[in-house]
Amino acid sequence: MTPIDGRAMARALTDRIAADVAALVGDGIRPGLAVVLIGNHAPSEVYVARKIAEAARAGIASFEHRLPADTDEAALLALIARLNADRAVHGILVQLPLPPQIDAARVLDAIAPAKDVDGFHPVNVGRLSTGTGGLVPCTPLGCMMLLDSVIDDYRGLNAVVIGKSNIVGKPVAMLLLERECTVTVTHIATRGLPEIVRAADIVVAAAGAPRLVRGDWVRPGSVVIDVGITRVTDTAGKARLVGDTAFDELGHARAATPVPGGVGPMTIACLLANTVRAAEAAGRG
Ligand SMILES: Nc1nc(=O)c2c([nH]1)NC[C@@H]1CN(c3ccc(C(=O)N[C@@H](CCC(=O)O)C(=O)O)cc3)C=[N+]21
Repeated sequence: MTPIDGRAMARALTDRIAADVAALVGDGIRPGLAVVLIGNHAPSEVYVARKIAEAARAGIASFEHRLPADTDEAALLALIARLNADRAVHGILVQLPLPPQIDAARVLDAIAPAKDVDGFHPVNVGRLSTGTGGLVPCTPLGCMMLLDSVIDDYRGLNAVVIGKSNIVGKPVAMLLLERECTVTVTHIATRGLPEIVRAADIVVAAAGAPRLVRGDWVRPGSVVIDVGITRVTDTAGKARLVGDTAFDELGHARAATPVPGGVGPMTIACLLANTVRAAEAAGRG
């Protein structure tokens, strides 16, 4: 089995993005990313800090907006309206999850589709499902780049997606369908999941269930992408990240991504890529 090194791929992609940013800056456009974080959800703090650090490495300006946990929806919508109108801001990311008093769907609807670097606005979702461009969600985009590093021809391959979320399962299924894979989307109510996974050439595990996919679910020669990240404390009291697959049992797979060091770093690199795309599109007017 070849481990797919998401950290190295993300570093290479970020270097290419930095070159694109330098060219844009030469044309008088500094790509800008606004990151909105509400409350103090610990993992969100970690992710947002990483996004801002990586943006800086690529030369992208970032604008961090931190709002208290009890912020109401109207205040958040007002901030989004300001960011939509701000010419220095090409990308807007509202970190999820949002506190319960805020309706996430209404917030995502309010982001200008051209600045929706998460690809969660219904216009971008529609564009993805019709194959007519638009901004594509970062984690699914990262999954496809990781797959592209080992697969040339997707036509007719069986792809099994585990998880039907709007942020990973559904969009990654659309991207695999676009490549003419035979796509099966499975979820919590799916019966006979191990058998379904055993028929897969490509497995994308995005269920958020630690070590759900065991070695004997995976057929020899398949490619496994692990999107799950669960924080666990081991018997020695040490915090660790666990994916949705038992990576140590995947020796017979063709290739697989580890957690950490797989999809996570690519998600951030793709956020930067989307921000540069948005800035280029805005520059063309
Ligand atoms: N609006 C929005 N857009 C997102 O894209 C979004 C979000 N909300 N909410 C949360 C999820 C999660 N997510 C991750 C990004 C990077 C890593 C990452 O870099 N992971 C490292 C390890 C990180 C660590 O050490 O904790 C790795 O897998 O190697 C993980 C998870 C983006 N998300």
